[in-house]
Amino acid sequence: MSGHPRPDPPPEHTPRATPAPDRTARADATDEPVVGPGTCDTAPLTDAAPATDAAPATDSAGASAPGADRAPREAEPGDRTARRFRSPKVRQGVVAANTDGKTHPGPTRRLAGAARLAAERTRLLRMALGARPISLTAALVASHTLTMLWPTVNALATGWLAAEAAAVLGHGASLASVGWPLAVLGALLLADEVSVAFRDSIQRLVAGRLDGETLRETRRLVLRAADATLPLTEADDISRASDIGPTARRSPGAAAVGQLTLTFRLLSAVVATALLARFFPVTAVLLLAASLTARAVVRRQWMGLAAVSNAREAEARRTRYWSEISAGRAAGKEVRLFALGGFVVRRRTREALAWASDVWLTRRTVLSRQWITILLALSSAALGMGVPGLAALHGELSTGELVTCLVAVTVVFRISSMGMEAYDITHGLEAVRALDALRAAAAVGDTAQSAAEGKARPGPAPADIRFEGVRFRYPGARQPVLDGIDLRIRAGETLAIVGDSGAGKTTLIKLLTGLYTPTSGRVTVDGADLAGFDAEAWRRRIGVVFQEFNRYPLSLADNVALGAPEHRQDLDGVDRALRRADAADLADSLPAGRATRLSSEFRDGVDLSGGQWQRLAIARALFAIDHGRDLLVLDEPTAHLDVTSEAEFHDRITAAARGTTVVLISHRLSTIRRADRIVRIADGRVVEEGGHDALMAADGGYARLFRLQAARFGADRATLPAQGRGATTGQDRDPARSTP
Ligand SMILES: Nc1ncnc2c1ncn2[C@@H]1O[C@H](COP(=O)(O)OP(=O)(O)OP(=O)(O)O)[C@@H](O)[C@H]1O
Repeated sequence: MSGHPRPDPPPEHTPRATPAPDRTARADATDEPVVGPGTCDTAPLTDAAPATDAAPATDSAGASAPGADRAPREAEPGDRTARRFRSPKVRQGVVAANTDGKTHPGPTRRLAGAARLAAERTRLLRMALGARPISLTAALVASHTLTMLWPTVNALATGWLAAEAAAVLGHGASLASVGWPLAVLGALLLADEVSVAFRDSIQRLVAGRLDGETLRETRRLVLRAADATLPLTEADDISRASDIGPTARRSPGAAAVGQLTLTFRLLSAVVATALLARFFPVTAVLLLAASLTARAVVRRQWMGLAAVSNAREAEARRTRYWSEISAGRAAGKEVRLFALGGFVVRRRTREALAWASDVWLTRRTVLSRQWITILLALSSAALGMGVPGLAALHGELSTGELVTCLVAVTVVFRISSMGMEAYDITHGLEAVRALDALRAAAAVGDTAQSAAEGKARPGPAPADIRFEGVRFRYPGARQPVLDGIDLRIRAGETLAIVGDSGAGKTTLIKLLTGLYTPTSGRVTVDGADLAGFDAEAWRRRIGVVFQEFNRYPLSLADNVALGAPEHRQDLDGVDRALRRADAADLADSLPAGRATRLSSEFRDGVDLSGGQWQRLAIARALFAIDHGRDLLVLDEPTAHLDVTSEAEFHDRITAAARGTTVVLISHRLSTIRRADRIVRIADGRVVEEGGHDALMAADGGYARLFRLQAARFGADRATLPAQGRGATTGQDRDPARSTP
């Protein structure tokens, strides 16, 4: 009667087949001391943390920093959890909590909630019935139909057998008369076994297909979003919509097939009720109503647990993050060398406990209320068994009819238990809803996009780009990073951007490449607003080397060719780009040449040094330029290169990028001094602009910085202003470019 409460899985992925919900968190709880709010160091971890996750500022060692004693977070482990558990109000509220944290919804909200649930359930059903190929779905429906009718046919056959057996025993009828009902029962048993065996495999197939579709769409939405800030603000939804598949707990596919299973279970109970109603109509209806009520109570209790767990997605995500830091290869180096093991484990424990404390609390509350379901079960049993039993005692029911009724009662009764499908539905729906949220967020971008479709595609020639009063503020940040940038980037010029660390140079590049959209002001390309451009068409015009460039676990050739993936087969082009990026030797030195896989995670793979990776990233950008990109963006392109290579870099890139617009960011001013124009940004604005010589002569911030670097690194005195006039600058090539 009490259903099959399945404990909720921990934030880590656990195989669905063997859920071991609290083990991880509980192990942590014993391995590590529970940390109360007084020692909390829950500072935001990554830029992916949603704005609502604001947490007390702390020092890196984990001790509370000033301000750490501000209002505590919603549910810290330790004494706060204990307080919550002691409060009866909260104990009730937790079970009734919705995912949005509201407790005790009013009647209107309840109605709206029920309508939404019904709509979602119908949608799941449609998903299951719409899965392809149709033969698979048809087989699944056939199997469920058999399962639906089976209990009632079984009740009739069992009653028949009982009647024949009674005739044999009571009236000395021939033993052969039980042969037919036994044969029918045997056939039923066989059909059920075969159907169950096939149904399991078919269900897995259908669920797998539906999950695959959800994952594909999630990835497509995340990558397609015109504005790269989307993943930052939707981090939890992405996490929910991606927590899918055989080793994860949220499976829209399992939810859809679960809904199909549940529908047929309900139909099965209705059919059995109809059979019982032939003998006892009122009892049949009452029994069905009591069983459904019991199911609703059990479901509500245990699903509250799922809601609480879902509401703690941020903690679950951060727990995974800390697990990755402690066990992942990349992070492992620093963790070991700085002896951060204890710290990382404590942080992980804290996040896991923040997730788990509410879940544990809810589970205990649910368990303490099982008396309700026990009471309902006893009443249903008394009704279902008592009424036919009494009728048989009074001779109103034959033996066969009594057996038929009792078997029918157990079938109706069984619907009161909450099958595993209820968990599949609830958890899978979290992913479905998260995907909906991502779709809605992407649709906002699409509306702006489609409004401009057709009229705002970038032209074929190098473009004239302007920043017009551009302001940009990161979501959740108080101050704008860029606060009124006015800047022109002329077609074909090399523009260098300099500024202090954190001045907003990379942010400016992200606005230029359309990864972010300005908070106000606009970026124009040949006079047209970039915000109205087809984002993909614009990005196909750009070759870029970011500070944090990607290191793909693919072959060396692919790592270069991904600069223009539509030309992946152009291996001569790959070789050319490698040569120009001074990486041709690298290809020769690798075991399988340019086919070598660049990842030590693979048996046949190798890893490269930071400088070698950077040359590849440069080659990737050069490959992109060779295939039609006419805006080259280089954000700290020489950060990993040695001094000699850095000196060569500019010559190579200038030669390779002739006719291309180049935007170059570098802290090493020797790299950028030969740019056509240099702009310095500070306080969110352009504060200096001009050629190297002009800026040195102006003796402003750029000149001071340049002299400082020259003195510091023993730069050639001849590069200082008096001698520098001979250098090839933008002014030399085109005097008109000396000022914007
Ligand atoms: N995703 C983000 N969310 C919130 N703030 C951000 C994000 N990325 C950058 N910032 C903030 O924006 C400011 C500018 O960052 P940006 O990376 O543009 O600076 P930068 O000039 O390129 O710095 P550096 O020279 O050190 O690379 C910084 O104060 C940074 O903290």
